[in-house]
Amino acid sequence: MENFAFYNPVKILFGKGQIANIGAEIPSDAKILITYGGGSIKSNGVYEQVKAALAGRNFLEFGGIEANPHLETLLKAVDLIRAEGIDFLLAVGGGSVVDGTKFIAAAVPFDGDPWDICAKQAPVKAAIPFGAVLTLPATGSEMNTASVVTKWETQEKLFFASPLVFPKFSVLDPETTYSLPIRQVSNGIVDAYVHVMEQYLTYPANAPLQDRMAESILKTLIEEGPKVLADLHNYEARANVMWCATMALNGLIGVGVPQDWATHMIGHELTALHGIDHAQTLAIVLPNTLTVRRDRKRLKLLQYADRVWGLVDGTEDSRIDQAIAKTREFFESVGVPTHLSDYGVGLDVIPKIIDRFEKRGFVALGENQDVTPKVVEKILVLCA
Ligand SMILES: NC(=O)c1ccc[n+]([C@@H]2O[C@H](COP(=O)([O-])OP(=O)(O)OC[C@H]3O[C@@H](n4cnc5c(N)ncnc54)[C@H](O)[C@@H]3O)[C@@H](O)[C@H]2O)c1
Repeated sequence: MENFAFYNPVKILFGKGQIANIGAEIPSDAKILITYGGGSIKSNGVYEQVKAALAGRNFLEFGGIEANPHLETLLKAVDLIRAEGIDFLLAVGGGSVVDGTKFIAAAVPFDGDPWDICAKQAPVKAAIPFGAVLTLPATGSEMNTASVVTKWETQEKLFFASPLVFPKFSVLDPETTYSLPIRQVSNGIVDAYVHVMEQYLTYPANAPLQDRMAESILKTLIEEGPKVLADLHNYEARANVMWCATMALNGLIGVGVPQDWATHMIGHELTALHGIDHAQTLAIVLPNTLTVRRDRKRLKLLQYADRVWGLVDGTEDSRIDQAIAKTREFFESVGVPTHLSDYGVGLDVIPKIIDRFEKRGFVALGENQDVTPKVVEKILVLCA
């Protein structure tokens, strides 16, 4: 196992009715800005619960944060916060609202062009404190330091991470997810699954505990995901998927082990260029990342085949083939298509992505830093 430091201070309030308890988590004299997205919180009762929990408190609202939050919108919130002297943010929504709020929190005290936080990885030295009420289990953003922001003007989707943007608390009430469109439920299952794979499906690092935690999350998603889709008001299944998504990317399973993330980096370009949902891009790319990099990932692919899919018969190569096929089938079975053609995108996207990577000076991705632009090309050709 590699050395590591693990720190995660996010307080989780899990379960039905927990929104009522947020008042106690926010300083009583805070001037609060509630941030949210397209307005689903106003039709599913979440907004009313938040307002009731903050009764008598000093708060303003900022709505309209898009899926794949746009820099241009977030900067409007930054102006509002500076003008109004806001000192606490409350993100109410999915990963995009939470990510966007993290960016806003870091941008308000930032000296210079806030886009540099993502584009130049400029250090974040301060951030406004914030909490989250999560309405879409998928990203893990509610319990991690990462944020992904899209600059609409240039169609760039870039990330930053800082311990200063850990939420102070996050509410995970599975009932808030009942109103999700099925596509987003499916996306959430796949997103959480691929987050685990990015941290697990690399090479052995003598970290059996992390491996077994990762395998447990994968198996739980395989069992519970379809239950949610079969009965959209199955509270227990919703709760299990929600907790899986948080545990998939709160840092715990990734400590002391190599991590990949090539699938995510390629996927971000597909979203930026073609607007394909984040999880859909992962479903397209991951099976092919595993295929192209099967030699470097061989030992973990065999472990994954055995422990997650129960594949123990046949040659090593056939078990690996089957494990990759099972992964693809699982994504398809929960309703997320796995080919670029399913989204009307052709292979002409490949040179654009390679060109972007090269212009950004990226040399190689992946746990061995050997996913060069040439390897990315091989992966994308298989995505057709
Ligand atoms: N910070 C991280 O660690 C991390 C990890 C993975 C992905 N991301 C990023 O997160 C973003 C995706 O977030 P997401 O998958 O949570 O989706 P999202 O937040 O973009 O939401 C998707 C859609 O669902 C709607 N929605 C959300 N909750 C709802 C509810 N309860 N009822 C009805 N509609 C609802 C939203 O309004 C939106 O239209 C992407 O930009 C992705 O790159 C971040």
